[in-house]
Amino acid sequence: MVNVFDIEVQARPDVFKQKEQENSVLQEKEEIEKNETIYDRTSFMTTFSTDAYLEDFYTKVEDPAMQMVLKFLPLIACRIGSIDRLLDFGAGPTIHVAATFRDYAKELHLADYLPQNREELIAWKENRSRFDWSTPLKMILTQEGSAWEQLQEMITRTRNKVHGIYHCDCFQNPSVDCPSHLHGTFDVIVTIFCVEYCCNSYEEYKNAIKNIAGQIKSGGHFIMGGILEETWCSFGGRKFTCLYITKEMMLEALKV
Ligand SMILES: C[S@@+](CC[C@H](N)C(=O)[O-])C[C@H]1O[C@@H](n2cnc3c(N)ncnc32)[C@H](O)[C@@H]1O
Repeated sequence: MVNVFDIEVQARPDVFKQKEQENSVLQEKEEIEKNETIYDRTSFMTTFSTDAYLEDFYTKVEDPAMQMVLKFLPLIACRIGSIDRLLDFGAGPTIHVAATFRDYAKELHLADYLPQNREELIAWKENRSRFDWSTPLKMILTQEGSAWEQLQEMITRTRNKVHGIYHCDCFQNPSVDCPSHLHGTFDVIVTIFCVEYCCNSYEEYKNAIKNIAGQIKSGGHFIMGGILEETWCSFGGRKFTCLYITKEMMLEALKV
């Protein structure tokens, strides 16, 4: 039995409704719509641009879904309190989840399917990433009621607590390639904007959630953020498929 927190977010087309007021974003939308190709998981390896993803979602953080995640996560982390071990499953090239839990978890573990994203995570851990995380991290500090002067300390503390960066695959069991003694020992698993991009059917979605949640220790917590009722999303000027999921389908899948 595990506890479940879900972060309900708006479908990404709302991003466009908001951004359409800005000329630069209008241009981007036109570019995307001109490119009718919708990429799926078979081309993830070659089409997912780590730099474009970070640039699009984590420089200014204008996307309402991302803003919502950064708003809710610090509150959820605070409610859960002290834990031994956290895993961000499908972290992509991102460290904001780890940063949110830096003061609560003894160990932070990150996992992603794509080598280019794991390489970025390793670069960040080794302090050689060129990406500037200031904007999202300051948003987290604001939510916590912490001073922005603590930014550098936040980064150092998070970096020091990242114990492992692994390959993961939600279609495998075990779903994460961490040392075997860690399997099933995570007090908290967070997975955000991940499962619905990987799955082509509801059966796959349910199975993926089962495989991910299987790594949580008994009595632990599962925090899942995802896109509801959408069939594609875009970043880096490309469209990617997204499995259409309703809130009811998501809650049903969490019972498996
Ligand atoms: C949209 S990104 C989300 C990244 C990050 N969690 C965030 O909130 O920004 C989706 C992630 O799913 C990962 N992914 C793709 N196929 C996967 C699979 N079979 N198992 C687990 N993760 C997968 C990709 O590598 C990618 O980093």
